[in-house]
Amino acid sequence: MDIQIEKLTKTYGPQTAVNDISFDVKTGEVLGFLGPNGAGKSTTMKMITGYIGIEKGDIHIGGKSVTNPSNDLKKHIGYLPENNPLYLDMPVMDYLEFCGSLQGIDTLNIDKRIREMIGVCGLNREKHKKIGELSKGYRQRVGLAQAMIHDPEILVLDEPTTGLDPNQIIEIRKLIRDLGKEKTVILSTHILPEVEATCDRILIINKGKIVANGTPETLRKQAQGNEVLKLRIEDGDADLILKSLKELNTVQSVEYVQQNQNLFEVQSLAEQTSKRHIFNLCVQKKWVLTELTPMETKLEDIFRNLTVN
Ligand SMILES: Nc1ncnc2c1ncn2[C@@H]1O[C@H](COP(=O)(O)OP(=O)(O)OP(=O)(O)O)[C@@H](O)[C@H]1O
Repeated sequence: MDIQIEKLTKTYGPQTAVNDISFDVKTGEVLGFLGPNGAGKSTTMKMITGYIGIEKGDIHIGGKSVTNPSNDLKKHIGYLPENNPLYLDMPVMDYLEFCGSLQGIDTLNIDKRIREMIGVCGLNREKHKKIGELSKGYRQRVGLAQAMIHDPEILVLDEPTTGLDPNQIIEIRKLIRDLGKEKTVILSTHILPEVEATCDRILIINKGKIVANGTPETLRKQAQGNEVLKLRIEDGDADLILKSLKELNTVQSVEYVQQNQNLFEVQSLAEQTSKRHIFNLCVQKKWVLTELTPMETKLEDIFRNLTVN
């Protein structure tokens, strides 16, 4: 089920939390929603899931507007809210049964779905405990299980891996990736490697506005600008190598990374690559090129550039 967000706006008193944003999410896509604290991620997710009303703009899910109550779209959506509200006095199994029945799962299937979710979310050892007795990570797993219990076509997950241990993080990321092959998934996170590991596309929001929208590679390319290469060239005098690299007609600048290690950083001119020229230079001078690494812009740097102001 595709989601289309059109000119969505939400204000709280004088503050505009979400400011005229538009984007699409397609079936079979995992969209990573990034942004600093207070950027408007949770507010957007709450509007998509119908948890809060829309003030301006519209959201279409499978072509139908969420503003029309007769469309009854909530059954297609699984939602893990940011603070993962749970009934602490209920045992895990009872809670999942309750959530399943609220979602309209029939009694024949409910036990099967609960067993599946207990397995998928690693809750087997804790399934008879009251939720209030569970550790933070296990509560998060219960929140994920309730979001998925009715096998929804759309999953909206607000910081799904918060509080999970490293093993479970890897399992949940894999699960999200697998689910994302068939479903529509939107997840918010502050963990940037998580976005790279899980998401097909990244949306960065800052102060209620979208400031970036694309695959990690596209965002890198946009931020990267000129080619930057890290080189180690051995069997030659460092100063002579530096001078010769500077003379290449594709090179804009050359700096030492570590002079005594013959390590250099070469920046090429716009739209140019220097790899072949560097290789040929080394052959001609009988120097040995032992390292040539393209330097990629880190997602952290892209995020900081777009959101620090
Ligand atoms: N119920 C509310 N009443 C007043 N202001 C609110 C309310 N909910 C959110 N806000 C404000 O709207 C802005 C966006 O909040 P939101 O929770 O959407 O941000 P977020 O991107 O999810 O942040 P975080 O990463 O910290 O969870 C914030 O400045 C917040 O204080």
